[in-house]
Amino acid sequence: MPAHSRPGFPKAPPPRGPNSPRIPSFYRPRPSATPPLTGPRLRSALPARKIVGLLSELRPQQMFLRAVSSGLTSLFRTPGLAAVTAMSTGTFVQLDPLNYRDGARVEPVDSSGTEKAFEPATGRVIATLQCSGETEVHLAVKSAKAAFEIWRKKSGMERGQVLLEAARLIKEQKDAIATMETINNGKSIFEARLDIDTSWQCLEYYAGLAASMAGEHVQLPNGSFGYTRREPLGVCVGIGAWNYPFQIACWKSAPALACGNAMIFKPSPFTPVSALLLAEIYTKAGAPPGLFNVVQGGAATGQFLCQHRDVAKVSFTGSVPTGMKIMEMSAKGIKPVTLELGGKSPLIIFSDCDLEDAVKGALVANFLTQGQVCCNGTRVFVQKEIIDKFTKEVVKQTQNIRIGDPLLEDTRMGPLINGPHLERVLGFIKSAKEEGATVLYGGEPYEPTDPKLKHGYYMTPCILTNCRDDMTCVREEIFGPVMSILPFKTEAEVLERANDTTFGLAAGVFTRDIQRAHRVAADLQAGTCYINNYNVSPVELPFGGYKKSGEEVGMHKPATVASAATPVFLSL
Ligand SMILES: NC(=O)c1ccc[n+]([C@@H]2O[C@H](COP(=O)([O-])OP(=O)(O)OC[C@H]3O[C@@H](n4cnc5c(N)ncnc54)[C@H](O)[C@@H]3O)[C@@H](O)[C@H]2O)c1
Ligand SMILES: O=CCc1c[nH]cn1
Repeated sequence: MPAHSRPGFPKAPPPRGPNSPRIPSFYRPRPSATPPLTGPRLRSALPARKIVGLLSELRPQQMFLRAVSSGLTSLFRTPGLAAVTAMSTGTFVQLDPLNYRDGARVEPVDSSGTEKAFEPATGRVIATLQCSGETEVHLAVKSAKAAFEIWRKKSGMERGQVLLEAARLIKEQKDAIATMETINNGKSIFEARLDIDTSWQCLEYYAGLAASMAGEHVQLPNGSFGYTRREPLGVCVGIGAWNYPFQIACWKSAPALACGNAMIFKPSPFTPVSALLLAEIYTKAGAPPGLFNVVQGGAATGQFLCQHRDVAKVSFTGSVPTGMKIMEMSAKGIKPVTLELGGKSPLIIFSDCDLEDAVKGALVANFLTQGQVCCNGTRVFVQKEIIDKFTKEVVKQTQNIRIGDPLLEDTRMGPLINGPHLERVLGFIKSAKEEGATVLYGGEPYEPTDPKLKHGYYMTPCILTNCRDDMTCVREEIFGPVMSILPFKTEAEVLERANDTTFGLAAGVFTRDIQRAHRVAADLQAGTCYINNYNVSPVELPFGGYKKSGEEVGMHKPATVASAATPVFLSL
């Protein structure tokens, strides 16, 4: 009987089978008496017992939130974060230190400059962060090394218990964390809540794996035997992008911690706030102080981290140009690196599709998080027979997407991350027009009627037609709400065009022909291929890329998500 179905067994993550596809590469398979064996074999076992008693060791949380609009200063504590959920757009200011070291928020001891973080909905500054200098980075590494010495000696089961408790705390504080994410990132609260769900699911998943990661026993001649051990690497660095701040921090830390490593996480300077909530949660869940440290800053801080001699691995999410620099720095230190980079993914819509679903799929593939999603399917190839019908419907639905205050329940599109990025996206639309594309809808700056949103970074979602494969808007990652529609005739033709890119993060196919769906998915050079859906990222599946979209260990493990559900619908 599987452990989780035993009577009286606490609610636990689902068991994972052997050769689970997301076995993280935060482990060093270490040969003992025999040469290393390849191909990890994991048995499923669940660290499902809840930790009772860890809560008594909690440090008091300190989070100062000032309600600017009312002129009042209030002090709230993070447990429950009740005050945050009650906040409205235009009221939040972060006054607490934004670094986290040895289990507490700290100001960095040295700084390489300051950065301002904004509330994209209003254009207000919500935090000014000190970019950590070399000494602060060194202190963070030192603290993480000390925590690693404690953590690496724990059993997988013990590590899983801490992760499970952290997952429970995230779930408990979901609305508050989502509110914070919306305030700092601009994505709608509707989406932010989905992100927080995938975040705690990620921790639960790795909690489930932690106890079952084991080496191998190898029988040798004449009664001899050898065995391999799986050992953590040490202090790992996570560097994140701004589009999924909390989720990325979880995606990076959960596998690292499950395997026995410590992590120093550097969020994007645009979204410094929510990683601190995760740090506090890990501490509260029983992680030793220093196990998950946060340092703030931009490129310089990132470089100090990557170049530190005591950092064993770098896991990076961000753009291709930065990914190249990270790989170069890591190569110099002979450090393993995981790169999760950008994309320009194709979405292929065959004439036999369920048109209603395909339209929803195209919306979700292009306009989630204001189009600022790495795996978005922005090259929408539509078979000629249905292109007019599809285009008409997709425009109609796009017009219905509610843009505005991201904290309102019925908003589906908030602002872009900041002013320069909005200008960059509008620049792509301008050059698309110059190159001969037609703007069928949107692509303009947008000013919501609410006066407090006047200085926010809003634009209308954009649909381009008359596009050619060689146009800039079709070749380059725009990272904004811009869909390019491209006609095609045959399967062979569209496959060739879809794969004609330097990226390879994701792809999608809409068709009722099941054989074609899997044939096309297999031939698409993409880390993930969605069938009759888009932008669902189950934690059980790998999330990697072909070509410049980045890769884990130099081999392809493409995932196909054949979804039985209909795509999330963005228009109301
Ligand atoms: N594949 C994925 O899973 C995934 C997920 C989210 C975002 N992305 C990609 O991220 C990009 C957008 O994010 P971004 O604008 O934050 O990317 P970015 O490359 O500008 O920055 C990413 C992070 O790297 C840091 N950084 C910048 N220069 C550095 C340097 N020289 N050394 C060390 N660190 C440095 C930044 O401060 C930030 O924390 C898009 O291309 C998007 O597709 C990919
Ligand atoms: O930007 C991409 C990160 C992602 C994709 N799906 C969920 N998160």
